[in-house]
Formats: sequence, structure tokens, C-alpha cells
Amino acid sequence: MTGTRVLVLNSGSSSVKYQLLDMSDSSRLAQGLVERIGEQTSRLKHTPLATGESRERSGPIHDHDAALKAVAEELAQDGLGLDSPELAAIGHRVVHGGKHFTEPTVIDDAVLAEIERLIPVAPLHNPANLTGIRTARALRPDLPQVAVFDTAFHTTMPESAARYAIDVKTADEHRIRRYGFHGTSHAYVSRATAALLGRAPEEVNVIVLHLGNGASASAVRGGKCVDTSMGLTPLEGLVMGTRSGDADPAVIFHLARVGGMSIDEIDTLLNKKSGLIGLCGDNDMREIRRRVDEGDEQAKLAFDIYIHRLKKYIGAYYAVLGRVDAVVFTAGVGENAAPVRAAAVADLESLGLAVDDELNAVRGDEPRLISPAGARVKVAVVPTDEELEIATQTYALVESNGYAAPPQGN
Ligand SMILES: Nc1ncnc2c1ncn2[C@@H]1O[C@H](COP(=O)(O)OP(=O)(O)O)[C@@H](O)[C@H]1O
Ligand SMILES: CC(=O)OP(=O)(O)O
Ligand SMILES: [Mg+2]
Repeated sequence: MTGTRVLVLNSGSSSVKYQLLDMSDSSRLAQGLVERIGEQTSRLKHTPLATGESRERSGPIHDHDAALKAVAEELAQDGLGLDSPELAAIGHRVVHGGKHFTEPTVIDDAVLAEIERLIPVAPLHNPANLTGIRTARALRPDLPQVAVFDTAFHTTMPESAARYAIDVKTADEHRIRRYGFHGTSHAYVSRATAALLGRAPEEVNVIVLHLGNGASASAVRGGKCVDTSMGLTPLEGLVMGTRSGDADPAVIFHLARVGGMSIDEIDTLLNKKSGLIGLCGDNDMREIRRRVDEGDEQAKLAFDIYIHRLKKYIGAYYAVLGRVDAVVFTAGVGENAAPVRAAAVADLESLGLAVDDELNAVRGDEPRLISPAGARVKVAVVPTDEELEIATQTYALVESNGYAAPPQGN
């Protein structure tokens, strides 16, 4: 007998999001979040879906290893422990898969080594992903562990979009190219958008705007990514919660030469102290909107810079695709912030883009159109579900590849 359950782990730099799903009907059995790992004020919130009653723990959780062990304890309390024979596999979100990983991959020692080799290009993400994998392998060495890469969906980008105009020899030597991230979300949402339009993914061209704490845009032609806004690392592109997105690379030389900053200080500045938080002191769009509504000028400027960049990418990807069937908003900001959606497509009627204010104001968990009836280009809100997508890809792989784990070395 083999199980049908998949545990999905999405380890971020200071958090772990997880879900346990039953893939016989894609239902959720439990979900939760560990936040502020490594601080004194860590918090674990666990919800078994059978009762829907959340439990919380607070107090220091020192690292991702301890976080995952605490998650395993919570699951065990609900009779959903990692020792269950029902568990078929563990699926891991891995942010950087380089050029090498174009598909979900069963993790063995060689795969682990390659993910480790990519740490320099995803310093905030890959180390946390690795710890999650190592702890899960130690807890259940007999189970297949599958890596689902953020970069995989973007490997279809043509060279003209994937290459920087940097000396080819130097770029190749250091594997400098545009990889793109949030691919699991862009894949899921572009497919769900085609379904919302009642058409096959191969027939539609969509611009996906994944606006979470990290944010990225993609141009998807007939189900395949042809361009995306993040690059070598998740720093390029849109204005994000704490990341600058696009900036003249000479800013870095200037800060080093004239500002006397070290490379590590500049790295922290651009990744953690810029974006919305750097512009106005808040990175949460709810708080920024509240301040804007109160007439706060600094928050208004931060909002305007965020929207200006978003608009530039909508225009750019319109031109890249030539014909656009839908522009779709997803992730925390995209799904919830109606003023962001309205502002991003404001004054773009000549491109066939507009939102209907009443439809845009509706809240909900279902994919929905927010453009006026009969619009040439649809504008949509499609909630992302990276965990379901990771579970689906993980389960499909173990079903076709077998349920045994590869041997472990070290
Ligand atoms: N009701 C809301 N209105 C506006 N923004 C929201 C709302 N709910 C969440 N957000 C935004 O979504 C962000 C988190 O998005 P999410 O996709 O969960 O991010 P991540 O997965 O990158 O942590 C928050 O920082 C906040 O800015
Ligand atoms: C790649 C990336 O930016 O991920 P996140 O949005 O989870 O930080
Ligand atoms: Mg996210």
C-alpha cells in the first residue's frame, strides 16, 4: 500500500510555510506558518483543517531545523505525524535551480550538492531550502523528497530575454543570466487564467503580476514563459516590500566608492532596506494604503513609485507579447489590494485595459474577472496556490518514478 499524502515545505529566509495535502482529492489536511525564525519572538501557527481551530506557539525557534521539528510535533498531535504510512512524499520549494533544473526533481545527494552550489545567487533563500530538505530527509529517510524550483517555469525564456548585455565570456564563466523566480506561481496562475477564460493554455497570452512581499511580473505566451522581471537573483524588476527592484548598476559603484559602503552593506541595503520599506518605513500595503488615505505624502510617493514600475512592466510585456488576452493579479497585494489593481491599469484604455470599479471592489478566494463586460483584454484576480502546485508536481513525479527514496550518502 502506498500513501496519497504530500507534505509541502516552503522555507523562506526567516519563515516556513507548510501544508499537508491528500492528493486523492487534492484536499488540505493541515497548514501552518513558522515566523521570525532565529529571533526571540518566533511564532508557530498551525491549523488542522478537520476542526479549523488554529493553535499557536510563541518563544524562540532558533533555526529551520528546530522549526521543522516543531511542525512535525504539531502534525503528530492531530494524528497526521510524519511517521504516517499515508505520507507518500515531501515536496520542497527550492528558489534557485539555475539552468540545470527544468523539472521537479527527486532529491539525492547530487541534487543537494547542486542546490548548495547555487547559494551565492540565492543567499536569502537556498540555505533555508537546504536545511528544510536535510531535516526532512533525516526524519523520513525512506520517503522521496522532491524539489520544485521557482526558476523551472522560466527556463523556456528565449536567449534574447534571458541574457544580459554583458561580455559573453565573463557572463558564461560566472553563469550570469536571467533565471526568474516565483515560477510555480506564474505557472499555476497562467493556467488558472486560461481556465477562467474558458480556453486552453496554449491559446492564450497573459501578463501575470505576482505581487507579494517579493514581487515579479511575467509574460506567458501559449502557456510558456517568454520574459519575467526577476533576473540572476530575486532583486531585479518590480518595487517590492524590502527590495529595490531595477536600479542603475552604477548605484552600487557609487555607494562603494563615494559612500564607503562594503559590498555586504550594499547587498543588505538593496535587498532588505529598500523597496516600500526604504521609501516610507512600511512594507505592508495595508498600512501604506491607510497612510495614503490619511494624506501621508511619504506613503503616497512610495505607492506612486510602486505603481509606476508596475505600469512600465505591463507596457513592456504588452509589447513583448504583441497580443494580450489577460492581465492577472495574484499573491498578497495582487489578490487583496483593489487600489493597486485600479492604479496599475489606470489610463490604459487605449491598450484595451480597464477595471470595473464594482467588480474590483469584490473580495473573494475565487478566480474572477474585474474588467468591464466585453473588454478586449481581460483583467483578472486569480489567487495563487504555490503549495497545491508543488504537491501536484511532487505527487505526479512519485507516481511515475516510484515511491522509494534514493539512497543517502554523507
Ligand atoms: N488586505 C490586504 N490589502 C493589501 N495588501 C495586503 C492585504 N493582505 C496582504 N497584503 C500584502 O501582501 C503581502 C504578503 O503577500 P504574500 O503573497 O503572502 O507574500 P510572501 O509569500 O512573499 O510572504 C503583505 O506584505 C501585504 O503587503
Ligand atoms: C523568490 C522570492 O522573491 O520569493 P519570496 O517572494 O517568497 O521572497
Ligand atoms: Mg510568496
